[in-house]
Amino acid sequence: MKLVVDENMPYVRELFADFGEIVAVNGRHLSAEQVSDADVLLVRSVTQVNSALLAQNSQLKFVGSATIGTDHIDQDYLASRNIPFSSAPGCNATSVGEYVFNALLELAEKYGADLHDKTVGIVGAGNTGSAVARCLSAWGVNVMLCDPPLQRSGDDREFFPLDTLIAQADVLTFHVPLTHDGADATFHLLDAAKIARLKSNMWLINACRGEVIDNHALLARQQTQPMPVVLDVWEGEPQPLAALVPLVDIATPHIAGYSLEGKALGTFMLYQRLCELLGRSIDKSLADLLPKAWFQQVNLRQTPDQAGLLRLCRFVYDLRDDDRQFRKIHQIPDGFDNMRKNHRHRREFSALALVNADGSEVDCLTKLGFAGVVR
Ligand SMILES: NC(=O)c1ccc[n+]([C@@H]2O[C@H](COP(=O)([O-])OP(=O)(O)OC[C@H]3O[C@@H](n4cnc5c(N)ncnc54)[C@H](O)[C@@H]3O)[C@@H](O)[C@H]2O)c1
Ligand SMILES: O=C(O)[C@H](O)[C@H](O)COP(=O)(O)O
Repeated sequence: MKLVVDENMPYVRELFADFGEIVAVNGRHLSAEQVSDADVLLVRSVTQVNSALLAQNSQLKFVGSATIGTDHIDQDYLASRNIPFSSAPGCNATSVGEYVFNALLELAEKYGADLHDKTVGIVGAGNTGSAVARCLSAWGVNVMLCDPPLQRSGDDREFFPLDTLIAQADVLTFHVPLTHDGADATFHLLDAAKIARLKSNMWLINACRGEVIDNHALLARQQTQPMPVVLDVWEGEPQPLAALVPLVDIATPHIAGYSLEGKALGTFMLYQRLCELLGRSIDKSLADLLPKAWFQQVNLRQTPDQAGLLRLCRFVYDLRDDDRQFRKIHQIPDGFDNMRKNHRHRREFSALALVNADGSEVDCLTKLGFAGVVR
């Protein structure tokens, strides 16, 4: 069996070597010829999987994407050819939640704000949006959710229209899939008209797909009436709108989901699915593959205040490093993809055990996802 796999997929050899020959490829530039004799194709979000890519292949038995997003996959085409497909829903949701939480702490420090005074509007309350909400609620920050499809499905959380979030929230953070059709289409969900209505002191975050926000309209807004903005995703990746980069507060190359845990779980979920499809037993475990973090333990004397929490979060992942590097490389050819390829996978909060001096549990930190008290 031949498995063509994206080269940026951690643990793919450890998990799939028993299945057959593994050929690692650059997912962005994958050609129809390279996949013509693949039995299994494992991709990430940079590979467009469609009739053009698969036209020369008549033996494909499985396509997997180790990502949450699926906008790069023509699922109708795969279904028309009876090729099973799986993605990895939720795999890096915790990573995105922690990225957004870190970003909010950074903005709070920069603008001298207390997050407890802010209401964060979360657009899209699925896996990543809920992970953001969990972090914020653990820290006692008020959230408002907007998710019309979930609201219609009877989800019993309280939801608000996007217009209400725009009018009432202090922060807007986007966590929707990129879709082009139907009443809930998200392409340019935040369009020029809505961008014009955002208050100047509103904070705007996009960690889902670049095309959800009209980047040219956002550029025009930042040039005239700037507001604090965090962008992890960009229209036109891997070439973001160069003029927009200096006008945002935190700029990163689509790495909100790049925790080691999140990326590894994406690969692992595909391993589980392929085992099921082929009737093989699942004899490997993710826990055995993940290394221990170098910073196993931190001793706390007291529950941190916001500044202390920021220091703790930076200890796990210092978002400013990625921001600084991104500003240097985003205009270099292949800079965006190279930074992603060579990204030092950060660990999630759960990799860090906290020990309280008096042995008691720091409840909010435990809820934030830190591993808690180790005795
Ligand atoms: N930056 C990154 O590294 C990164 C990482 C993971 C996921 N993502 C992106 O984030 C997206 C969301 O991920 P998720 O795990 O939360 O997905 P999910 O499917 O669990 O949740 C998405 C939610 O958005 C809602 N939604 C759809 N259309 C909407 C609209 N018009 N308005 C409001 N809500 C709407 C859906 O009902 C759903 O509940 C993914 O599709 C992916 O594109 C980015
Ligand atoms: O949809 C996702 O899961 C994320 O956007 C994912 O982390 C993107 O990373 P990539 O697949 O481009 O490596």
